[in-house]
Amino acid sequence: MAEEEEEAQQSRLILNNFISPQECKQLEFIHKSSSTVGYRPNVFSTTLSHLIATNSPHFLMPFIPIRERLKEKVEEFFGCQYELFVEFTGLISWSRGASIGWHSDDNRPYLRQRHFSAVCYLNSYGDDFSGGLFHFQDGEPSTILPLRGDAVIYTADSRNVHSVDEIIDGERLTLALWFTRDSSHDEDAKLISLLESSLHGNRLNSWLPLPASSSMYWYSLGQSSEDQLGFDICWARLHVLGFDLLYSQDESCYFDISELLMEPLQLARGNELFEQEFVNILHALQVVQYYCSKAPEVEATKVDVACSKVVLLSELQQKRISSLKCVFLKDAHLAKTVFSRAACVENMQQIFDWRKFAVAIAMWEGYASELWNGILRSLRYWRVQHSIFNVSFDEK
Ligand SMILES: O=C(O)CCC(=O)C(=O)O
Ligand SMILES: [Fe+2]
Repeated sequence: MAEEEEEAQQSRLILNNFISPQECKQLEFIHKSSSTVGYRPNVFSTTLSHLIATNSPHFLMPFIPIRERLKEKVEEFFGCQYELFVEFTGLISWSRGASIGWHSDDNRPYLRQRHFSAVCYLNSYGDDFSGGLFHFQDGEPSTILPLRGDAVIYTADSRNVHSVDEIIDGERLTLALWFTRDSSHDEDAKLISLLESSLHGNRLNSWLPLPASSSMYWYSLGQSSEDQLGFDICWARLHVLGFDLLYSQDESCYFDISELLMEPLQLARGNELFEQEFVNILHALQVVQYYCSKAPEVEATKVDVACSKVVLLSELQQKRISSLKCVFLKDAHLAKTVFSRAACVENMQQIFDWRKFAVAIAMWEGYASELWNGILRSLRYWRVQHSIFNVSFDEK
């Protein structure tokens, strides 16, 4: 084997089925209910600090074991046991038009601390998106087909110049991590301090999400101001799944109409209105994405109580729904092209049942409260160790 090729091979490793299908689904749920516009055009991202800032710190929990396993694997493969810190963890999805040309991951002065990279594929080429193949410029393997559960780890330096082909269709979802030897870039220390202030400030001990500034959710092809044609990401994700939003607050009360997104709302489908109120758009989106991610379990549950929570929309309510839709979904066609290939979309049109949806809400509450208790208990240990790790509470 040529020397260069050997060097390239030791600098990268493909891990098949590194992340279980359940873990992939859980991270997909988190991303689809929390993502903001990303760091480059047509890319959406969910960082751990953003989850904390939007009062969803408990969503860090599913990342912890994966992060830990991945760090151990990177340390073992590159022979640097106990030397590494996680520098960044984030979910990134790439929609139509997104791509990245040849680069190494440490190629900017402010990225020099990145020593190793890990990209985990949470959905699959072919099934969930087209385009988006990963290529290394030199050595083998030269092309990677992103498949759900697989991960690729590589040194972040010029031995691993790589690129991602343009996404043609669908939403390509990854979990990306960078590792460093430099403790001053340890993500854990920053996250622990953010968690402390967020959980300390949360007097109601509530796990209901709080949206960030509306500009963080505004998608437009030009990626700039809110006046441009585009859409609110949360609104669009609900729209492609067939939901409409009804706000009881009169929009004329607002100087800046985007403040409405912080207000309570109800969900509707066709001419039906679900009576339960959600505290804000993120709350509604979380519940809907949870329903999607748990569709098989929810479908299997028996509901024999008649659903009294649904009423018919009045004409006035229908008008209000349409007029707000024009504000937050200025380009509904674009929203469909960006998000409508989600696995759940077709299913939802055929089999939607509000009674099952009500079951999903109860399941979501149980899920969220369990994660919330988990983060409260874990934080005590993380604080002492100055490190985020999987605390096992099994043995009492
Ligand atoms: O998503 C991928 O396959 C790689 C992404 C990448 O190269 C980067 O974000 O630097
Ligand atoms: Fe990269």
